[in-house]
Amino acid sequence: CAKKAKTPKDSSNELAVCRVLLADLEAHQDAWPFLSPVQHKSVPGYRKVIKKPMDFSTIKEKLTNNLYLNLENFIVDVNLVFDNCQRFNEDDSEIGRAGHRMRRFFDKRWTELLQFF
Ligand SMILES: Cc1nnc(-c2cnn(C)c2N)n1CCCn1ccnc1
Repeated sequence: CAKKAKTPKDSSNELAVCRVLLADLEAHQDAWPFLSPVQHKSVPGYRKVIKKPMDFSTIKEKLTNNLYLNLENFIVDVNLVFDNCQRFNEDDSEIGRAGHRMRRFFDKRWTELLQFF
């Protein structure tokens, strides 16, 4: 069927979903490693290994400054947080396990919310 043209209302709805999703991520008990940027100056190797650092506070900043044009761009940055975590941390580590739990939570949450759009 013909693809529905995206209206400004659609994108403002999508951005509202992004704000809800981000608030849910920040409120999660396993969010602590991801709330602010990794202090790469005090984490040997981080800047070398992780080319595109990302964290929830940076995502919030981008959302506030309208740098996400749609839900997809937002989801790409959230997944970057979890991919960076998996790359730099063992699965069997405190931070590694938190990353897996947060990714599972996020995937469940945005698919739940998607049914409303
Ligand atoms: C996110 C994330 N991925 N790796 C780290 C990290 C920071 N230091 N070390 C040795 C890591 N593997 N992080 C940031 C975790 C931020 N944190 C650590 C303790 N409280 C917050």
